[in-house]
Amino acid sequence: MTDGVLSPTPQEGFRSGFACFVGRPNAGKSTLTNALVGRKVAIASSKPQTTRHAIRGIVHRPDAQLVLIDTPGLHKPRTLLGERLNDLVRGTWTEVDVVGVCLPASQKIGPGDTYLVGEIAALPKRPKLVAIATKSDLVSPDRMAQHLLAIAALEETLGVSWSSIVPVSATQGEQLDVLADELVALLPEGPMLYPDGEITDEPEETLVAELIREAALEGVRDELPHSITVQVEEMGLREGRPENKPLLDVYATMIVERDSQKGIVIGHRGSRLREIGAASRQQIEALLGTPVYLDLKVKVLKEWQRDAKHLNRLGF
Ligand SMILES: Nc1nc2c(ncn2[C@@H]2O[C@H](COP(=O)(O)OP(=O)(O)OP(=O)(O)O)[C@@H](O)[C@H]2O)c(=O)[nH]1
Repeated sequence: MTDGVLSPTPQEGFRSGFACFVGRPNAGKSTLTNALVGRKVAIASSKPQTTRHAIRGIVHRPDAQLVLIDTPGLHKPRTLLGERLNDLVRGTWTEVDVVGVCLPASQKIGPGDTYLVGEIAALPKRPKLVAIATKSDLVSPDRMAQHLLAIAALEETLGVSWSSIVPVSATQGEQLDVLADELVALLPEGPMLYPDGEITDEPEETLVAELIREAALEGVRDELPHSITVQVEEMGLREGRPENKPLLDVYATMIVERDSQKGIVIGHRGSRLREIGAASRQQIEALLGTPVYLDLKVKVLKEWQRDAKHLNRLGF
């Protein structure tokens, strides 16, 4: 198969379809998506609820194409943004072929997990379910055995049925193949959905905005993550450059809710802003393979998370 060309008649037995990972915040969904796809497409961070878009990663195999949709964690909505995120998650569950429920081995199954699995059990059109015991590298075999039993017990208490239960470590690359096999086995037979080699159908602007947001979240106080969003205003190759020395201009704005947050993001004499710029520029260059000129601004949009007009404009 050639790069970028859809095969009109895939081999017999070829499978294709959609899967998404769900789980409480910080369960390891984004990291798992990236590990399976083999490149950074969804942002992962140590702070909960950093994923906002249903970013897709695509796993290409000789026998299958698995399209992964990364959803935000389901949580008690406190703002209009929160409600919209929850709707997005539930909507995704009914559209995919398989849902992988991520249950981190490093934590006991708790009310957050049972709430989530209960919500899936209550869906009228229930997807096939695979339970994934994430972060297996963090626990002993004994603890893992306990965890797997607790996961199996959810079948009875919550009325779900696992197609399989798979322990994985996304960071150590353990059992990723096994998980991919299990997910692929649950897809219907069908043609390739995306050209070979494509890893995501998110526009580059969205990926760039996510990388900047990720850099902005590094080492800031806990209340800030929910308040930052990034917009790429303009992006394009600079004209008049020699062909072997391209430069990509990126004009982006970080949007926060309050003046005090603007101060945090900018830092003492602009030091934080410079750090964010340098870190995200490096990531964008790695993603797109071109040197980048990044113009990064900060803007306050008061209470944007609660304002329907702002949310619509920002694409939520
Ligand atoms: N040790 C270990 N850490 C992991 C593993 N997978 C993820 N993590 C860490 O767990 C944290 C959360 O991972 P994410 O992938 O961002 O989790 P998420 O479920 O996408 O989080 P939200 O976007 O908040 O819903 C990060 O610090 C990851 O590095 C793993 O297999 N092993």
